[in-house]
Amino acid sequence: MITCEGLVKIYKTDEVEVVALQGLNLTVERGEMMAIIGNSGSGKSTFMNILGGLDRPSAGTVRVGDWDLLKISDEQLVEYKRSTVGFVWQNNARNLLPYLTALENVEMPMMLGGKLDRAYAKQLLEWVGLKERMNNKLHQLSGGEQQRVAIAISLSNRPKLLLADEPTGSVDSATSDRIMDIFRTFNRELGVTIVIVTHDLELAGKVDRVVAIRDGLTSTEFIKRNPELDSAVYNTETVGRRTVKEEHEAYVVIDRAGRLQIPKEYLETLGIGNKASLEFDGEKIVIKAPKSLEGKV
Ligand SMILES: Nc1ncnc2c1ncn2[C@@H]1O[C@H](COP(=O)(O)OP(=O)(O)OP(=O)(O)O)[C@@H](O)[C@H]1O
Repeated sequence: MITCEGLVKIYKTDEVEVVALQGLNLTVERGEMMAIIGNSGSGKSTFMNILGGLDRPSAGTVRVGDWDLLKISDEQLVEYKRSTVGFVWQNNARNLLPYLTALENVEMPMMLGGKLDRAYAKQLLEWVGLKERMNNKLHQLSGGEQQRVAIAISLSNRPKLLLADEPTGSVDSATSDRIMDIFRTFNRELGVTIVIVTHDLELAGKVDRVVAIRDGLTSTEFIKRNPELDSAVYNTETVGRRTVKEEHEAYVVIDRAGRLQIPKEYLETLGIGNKASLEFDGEKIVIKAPKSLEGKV
């Protein structure tokens, strides 16, 4: 569904250039539900904005389905945003129309797209747990319920890719679990590919794969140990919330040129600067401080 190779994004402001993405590589399969984590400033939102067609890449390859987002024209970009991607942002509910019902709010983008499908609109509201409230006006719903209407709207035009940037940023843990379960329902029922940006490692335990971005590059991947196991089953009072570390296996990402990112704390502990000694014993590769430094750290 998504292929990125050597994706670069440079922001130019007056005299300063900021390299937000430094050659990011990432592939997301059709029907996958995955998360992106990373520190503030690591380039997560930049990446999501590029995938969503809100920002243009500077160089590299980025393909979503049949679309090449580096070469796409402005007219095609409008069509791409309308037909291929759906968005869930933290404050999505702000864009809803308060004097319309929940159902009318979900139907509105369908009407604008010329494809009203009431049965599907009702189905979406049922999936987000608002079956009984769909004929209530927006102002009669709580903030959390309004947010769920906004989540239903994100799929109203049947996008193939759903992008969620910190969708659970300002809610309590029970609500964020619920939102993740809604995403899982969408994913299972509609086969929609879902990419979620989050700071919350516990939430990341609810997805199949987590990719960590550091300094505008993918650094580590966590892949679910048992993808058949729906993590929702763990979400009970007795077992509690499981974390990405318990449920996923960690892998370091190696790019096509064979480069990998080694965590800074490992390098500091071993006193490795810009050179290391590399040994291959036929089974494993050992990275050590340069021979001249051995024993000095
Ligand atoms: N429009 C812009 N103009 C200039 N620099 C920008 C712009 N947008 C982002 N940047 C810079 O690009 C880098 C990556 O920012 P980005 O917002 O993608 O990070 P992030 O990982 O989403 O951070 P956060 O978790 O804090 O939202 C940062 O150094 C940021 O200052």
